[in-house]
Amino acid sequence: KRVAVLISGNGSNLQALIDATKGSTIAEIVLVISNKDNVKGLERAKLANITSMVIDHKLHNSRESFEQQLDSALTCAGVDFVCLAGFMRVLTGYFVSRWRGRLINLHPSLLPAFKGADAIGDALAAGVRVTGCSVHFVEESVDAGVIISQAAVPIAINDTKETLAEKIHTAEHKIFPQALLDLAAGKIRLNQEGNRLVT
Ligand SMILES: Nc1nc2ccc(CNc3ccc(C(=O)NCCCC(=O)O)cc3)cc2c(=O)[nH]1
Ligand SMILES: N[C@@H]1O[C@H](COP(=O)(O)O)[C@@H](O)[C@H]1O
Repeated sequence: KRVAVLISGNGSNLQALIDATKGSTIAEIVLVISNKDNVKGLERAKLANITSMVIDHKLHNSRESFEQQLDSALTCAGVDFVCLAGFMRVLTGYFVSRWRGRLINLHPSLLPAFKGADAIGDALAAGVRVTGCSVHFVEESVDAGVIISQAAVPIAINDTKETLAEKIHTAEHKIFPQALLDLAAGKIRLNQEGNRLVT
């Protein structure tokens, strides 16, 4: 299956996906799209000889126009599945309706807890003893799609945002590739109503 990865920054999860699909006959990353230029994730794609491109949302007058360009690049590349890996633009129903069931995201908390843009900081501030990360199908409502897999990460008493983020990233780099391979292999899928995981 042909896979695209959308990024906005460092791309450590992109790197994990690249490493996990190297030599795989199940899934092949054929395209990396960033909404920001000069980010480390684009260097990672180039090093892996994966086609990459920048689609700058600031050059578009509307979210829909930006998403039309995204959709057309993905469709032209014959992409089957799309992974959001640190992609920080909220997608509208225009894009989600076209890619529902083929579009997954990785979030650094045990959803439904700690949705939003600072999940790691929010978990620390809340004083919970366990957090983690979640892979989910993308729905219009942010961080609210059907959950595919999760990993728990204990919060140590002396954990800082940096040390906790490091532990969460380690867990992310395990569950995201596994979820993608299961999806690409047809081991899991979203049901027709878009509200249940079918294995
Ligand atoms: N519709 C849909 N789209 C998404 C786009 C990105 C992510 C990644 N996680 C994200 C979670 C939250 C945000 C966020 O609130 N950013 C500040 C506003 C940025 C903006 O104006 O766009 C971004 C990405 C998840 C989703 C999702 O669950 N559903
Ligand atoms: N969506 C969140 O953004 C971060 C991206 O990190 P990277 O993959 O760019 O290193 C990860 O923590 C991911 O869960």
